[in-house]
Amino acid sequence: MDSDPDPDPNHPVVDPAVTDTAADIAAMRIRGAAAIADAAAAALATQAERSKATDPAAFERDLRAGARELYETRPTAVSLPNALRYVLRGMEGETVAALRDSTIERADTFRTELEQAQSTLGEIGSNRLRDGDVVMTHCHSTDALACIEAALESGKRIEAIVKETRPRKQGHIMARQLRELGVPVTLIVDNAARRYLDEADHVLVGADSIAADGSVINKVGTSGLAVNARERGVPVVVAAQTIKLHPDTMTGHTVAIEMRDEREVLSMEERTEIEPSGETARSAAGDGNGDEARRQDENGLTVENPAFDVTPPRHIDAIVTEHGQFPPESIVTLMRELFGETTAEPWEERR
Ligand SMILES: O=C(COP(=O)(O)O)[C@H](O)[C@H](O)COP(=O)(O)O
Repeated sequence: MDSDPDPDPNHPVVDPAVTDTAADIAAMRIRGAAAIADAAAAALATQAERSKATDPAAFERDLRAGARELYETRPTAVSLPNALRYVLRGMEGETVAALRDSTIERADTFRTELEQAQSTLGEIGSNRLRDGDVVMTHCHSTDALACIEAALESGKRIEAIVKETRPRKQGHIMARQLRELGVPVTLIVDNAARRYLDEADHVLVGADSIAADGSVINKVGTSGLAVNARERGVPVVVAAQTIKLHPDTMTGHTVAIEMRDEREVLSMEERTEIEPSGETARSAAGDGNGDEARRQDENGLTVENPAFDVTPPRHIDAIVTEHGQFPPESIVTLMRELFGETTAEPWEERR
């Protein structure tokens, strides 16, 4: 049997646990902006713990490579690069042991603060909810749930109208977790939202990214819901820890919207029913915008499956963070305070 070739000493080694976490995020076995950030920080801690690097430069190279692998999984939730940036910035020391300890400690701090931020945010958000209020939700958001949970803990009765959230039905996860809290839930299909807004006192959603102008990027369907809610006079509240603030947007960058596989919307079988003579199914996933698939399929059947959309600040009443609640237009001030003006990717920095 051939023996393994000597590993290239300049080639970074990514721990299989990091690769597994990256695969779980890409396949949405780990999903939701807060959970993704938490899992990414935990993966970097594991990478630090298990790295076999014998010199500091190799250790840093391994960590950066792991971070890059995690970063490339899903493009929209900024909590992911924010988490990676935070952990890598805490990687300090002149020896492998010191680098290892500081990275693990930084990842632990990040995870603890993430949990703390969510509970503080929940307290703040719960103050908006009154006894007997009905909340309409979209997708599954742990930040939104934290507000409801804190309201329940303070003795308020809350009911929920939960949008199913096609195509992946994250509304079912929301409904299950609300029921675990004892909240009466009415589950509706997405198309029924406008009708049921008459019975809602608040729309309460989470966020994957918040841009400097106060736009909220969240599960596709949020923007339509917000427009309808505004028309009906139902306040729209976004529950989002500051890890969801997108610092790059301060310098005019826009947030990439993930385009997912068409089979989440239409099975191969359904495609054939629509177009029996048809082209083979094409996937818009992977290239970030699906342009290639669109062009190739110009005369055939195209399925678009954006995972997120952008709600402009004028349709949002408040963004609730662990630092208080803000009108969306003023969120840039908080963003500057927390992130400064620099947004370089940590794995591009040379120390
Ligand atoms: O849009 C989604 C999840 O989308 P997906 O299911 O595609 O990951 C959630 O509303 C935000 O991530 C906020 O979640 P949380 O408040 O838990 O961070």
